[in-house]
Amino acid sequence: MALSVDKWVGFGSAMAGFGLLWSRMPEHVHDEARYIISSLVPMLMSYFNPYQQISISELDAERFRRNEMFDAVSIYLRSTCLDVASKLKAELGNKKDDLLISLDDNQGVVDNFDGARMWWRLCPKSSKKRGGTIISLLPGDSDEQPRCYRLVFHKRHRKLVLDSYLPSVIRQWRELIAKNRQRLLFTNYSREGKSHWINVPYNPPATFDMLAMDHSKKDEVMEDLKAFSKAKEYHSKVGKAWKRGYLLHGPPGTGKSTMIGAMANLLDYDVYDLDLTSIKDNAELRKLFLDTRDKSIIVIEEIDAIEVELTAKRHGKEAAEENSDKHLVIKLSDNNKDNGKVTLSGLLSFVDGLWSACGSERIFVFTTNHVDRLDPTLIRRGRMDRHIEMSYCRFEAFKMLAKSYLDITNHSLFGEIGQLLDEIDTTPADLADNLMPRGKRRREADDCLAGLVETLEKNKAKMKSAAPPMDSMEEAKEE
Ligand SMILES: Nc1ncnc2c1ncn2[C@@H]1O[C@H](COP(=O)(O)OP(=O)(O)OP(=O)(O)O)[C@@H](O)[C@H]1O
Repeated sequence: MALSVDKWVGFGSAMAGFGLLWSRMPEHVHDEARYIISSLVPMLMSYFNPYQQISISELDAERFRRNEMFDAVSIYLRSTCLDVASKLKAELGNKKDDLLISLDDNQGVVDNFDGARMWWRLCPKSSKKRGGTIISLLPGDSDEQPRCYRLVFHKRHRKLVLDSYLPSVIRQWRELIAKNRQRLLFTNYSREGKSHWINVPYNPPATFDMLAMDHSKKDEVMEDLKAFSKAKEYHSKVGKAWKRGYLLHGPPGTGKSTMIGAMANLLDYDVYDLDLTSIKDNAELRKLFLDTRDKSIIVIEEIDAIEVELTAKRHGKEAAEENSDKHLVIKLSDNNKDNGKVTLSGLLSFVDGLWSACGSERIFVFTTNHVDRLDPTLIRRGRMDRHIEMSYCRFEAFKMLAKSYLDITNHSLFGEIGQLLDEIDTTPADLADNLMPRGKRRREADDCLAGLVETLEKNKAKMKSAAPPMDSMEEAKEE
């Protein structure tokens, strides 16, 4: 619509009058007017703008954990609209030679859903800092805005987007990850004072079938694990977080790590191998925990290597009487004094405090060679629901090893071996070592078992010569 000359002249005079009025106004009125104009402009713009926008950031609002919706969109776009994009990125995925193509920064694509057009764009990381220095007291806050997807659509499709389109993105993402799931092994590392997880594909060879241990104990563990994985409703009914704790204890080489692999195989869970020595403090421990996925086993190996130091924090005698509050510190035994800032209470809240209820279907596994050295608080029932003793190999467990390694269920030397295993404590790791093929040639069962008998006889002789003679023991007892 073109304006007539008269109207332009009128508009010009009105603007000149407004300019004169503005110059005569006191300064504080200017500020207020500026404030009103600056708040009105976006409102007016959004009123006239027929489009709406939704941002999906890579990290959640507190920058504490990854926003899964971002992953959902990445995977959805990868599977539906990459054909039309000109700028793409290529990476190697977790599966061998699996090429992952995704949108490059600032690349936009269009998707159609029920006749509505959706414009997607991947916005790169950007700096929040403009001008002066910002000092933030919020945990995890930084000057960097994380990457985000921006979805733009017409206002009239708002209901369609919120009620159907985005839920369908989530649904397709869940279906795809269920189909292409690759089990992962995570471990934590520290960079610039912050802890992160890194992962590798995880396909442990161990299964419960090949695990040499008491049959009934093994069946019990398997039943327990299967029941746990199906107990979602039970946990919500009784108001318990859906998690379970296992303490695996026993001498080195009795199969504690092997059992973790077998658990992961049985349940198809990821494994998080938590290295406490590289964690700065409890807040970092919590952050790592929040970054773990559901359906996972969180492992702390050799927890006995963590020396639990109990120091009563007392301010004078009276305070001690009034306040029996104890300050527990886990001092990590790597002699690096600057590291050990994770406290026992931090670890306990990780395992079964308030924070442990975030997420579900998680199994905590602690392993130790010295169960007697652990603080009872850490492993009490309810926290570590099952204590499983992995013990030396006796005849029954040996038969399982012979089946896995030599494919035999009986042999003329079995009787002798069984007797020797009753007399000397031998770990499954030692036995497995004797049953392994040497060199290129696969050894016959006869050779292997004869060699094993020889080794066990030698160990028996060594054990006898190391033990004090009976007479001196009797004397010592009498004294
Ligand atoms: N119970 C078992 N059944 C089958 N194989 C076993 C068993 N225990 C040990 N082995 C064999 O011994 C090797 C070492 O065992 P593993 O690392 O699981 O023992 P561990 O108890 O975790 O030892 P450590 O306390 O030193 O970490 C395994 O790779 C496996 O081949």
